Amino acid sequence: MCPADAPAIETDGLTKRYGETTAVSEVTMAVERGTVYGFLGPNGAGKTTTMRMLTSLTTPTSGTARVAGRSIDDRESVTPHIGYLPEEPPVYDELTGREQLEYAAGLRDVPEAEADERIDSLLQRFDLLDDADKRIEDYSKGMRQKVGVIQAVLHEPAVAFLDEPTSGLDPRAARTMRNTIADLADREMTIFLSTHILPVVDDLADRIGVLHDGELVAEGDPETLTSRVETGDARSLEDAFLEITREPGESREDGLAAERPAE
Ligand SMILES: Nc1ncnc2c1ncn2[C@@H]1O[C@H](COP(=O)(O)OP(=O)(O)OP(=O)(O)O)[C@@H](O)[C@H]1O
Repeated sequence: MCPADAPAIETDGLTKRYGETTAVSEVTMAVERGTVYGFLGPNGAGKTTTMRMLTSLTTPTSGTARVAGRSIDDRESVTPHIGYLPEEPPVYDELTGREQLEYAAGLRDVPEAEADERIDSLLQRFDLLDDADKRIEDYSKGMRQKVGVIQAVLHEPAVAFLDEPTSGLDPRAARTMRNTIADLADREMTIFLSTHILPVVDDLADRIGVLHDGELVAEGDPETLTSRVETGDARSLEDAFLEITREPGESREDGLAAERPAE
């Protein structure tokens, strides 16, 4: 668990460069415990790179970060306290859903009886119990996604990093996912939620950070961010996002280039 007074996530000047490309530039942020932090940004903004640094999967070029009170440089110390759902859920096709989850619980030292109970309860919640003993190679994209999410939170980490958790889910499953995220946050888990589906963030996030070209260009609660834009009656998080991440020369209305080159 986190030391009592430490934020769940704190970064200072976190930077990652790949050759000439600066994927993440001087990101400084703090995420309070038990909150949902919506992490937004256009394609290529640096969200995945940031999450890979915070989960100790890649090392920063410069800057520091602590997650659950531990330095991300100390992979062994930080890993037990975090869960990560990357864009492609890391699952083994040859295992059944249940075997995959038992394997994940074993890696995280969850006692067997406790693991079995949690696995059953989460499989049931995500309507996957009837398919739990089929091999993952026969699962749909949404079913794989459900297994990926369950394994990210099964060991009840202090901080869960979820990259597009509703990807591939049907509307009912997407709602279950939203309710599950809210329940986990109620139980003091911190959720770092990256998604392009803005209503999900609007619905769940206590605070939002917007990354653009690797820089954290805006932060605030959904209401504050939304009220930053003056676009008449129809103010929404989407309006705010488009405004904050607007490139020079883009029109306000649709995010498309205002002046197109002659055909
Ligand atoms: N391993 C890598 N080697 C070189 N460049 C990389 C690497 N990983 C990411 N980048 C570059 O870093 C930048 C940020 O990429 P990143 O995947 O973090 O963005 P993202 O915000 O997650 O995008 P998306 O919303 O499309 O998933 C991009 O310019 C990308 O090309």
